[in-house]
Amino acid sequence: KEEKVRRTVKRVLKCDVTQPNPLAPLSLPPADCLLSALCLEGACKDLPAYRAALKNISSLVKPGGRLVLLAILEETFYMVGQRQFSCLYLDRESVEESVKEAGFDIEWLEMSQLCFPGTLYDAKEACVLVARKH
Ligand SMILES: C[S@@+](CC[C@H](N)C(=O)[O-])C[C@H]1O[C@@H](n2cnc3c(N)ncnc32)[C@H](O)[C@@H]1O
Repeated sequence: KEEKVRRTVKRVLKCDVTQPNPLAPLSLPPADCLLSALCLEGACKDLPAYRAALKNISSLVKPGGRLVLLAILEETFYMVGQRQFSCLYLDRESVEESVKEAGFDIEWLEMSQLCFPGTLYDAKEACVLVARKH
């Protein structure tokens, strides 16, 4: 599986979702599909920043293209080794509204309960959605 991923990935680019063009100074043709997993809630300090980040990454997707978003809900921190990172506390409604406001129609959404030990993170749920840009 790892071999297949390595063969498929053509380039690795720097990305900053807080910037209007997250790939600046590069400018790429808009994509058919954008996957964001466990990123925005770590990168954004508050809900306005989260909304802005979704608009920023929306600019990378072509009209009719899809966003696949994995968001962690009700989390304030997560651990990587001994380091603790803060996380924006989100609820499902805020995620859905922000995705719609960024120009997407949500086509599919699934919630799942998280039950890992509370010392690694304090999230309650995860939300995975597929949305189409209009
Ligand atoms: C919890 S990790 C998730 C990593 C990976 N997406 C995964 O699912 O395993 C959060 C990631 O967000 C990235 N990140 C933090 N601030 C960012 C920003 N402003 N723009 C883009 N990515 C950012 C971090 O570098 C880190 O890789």
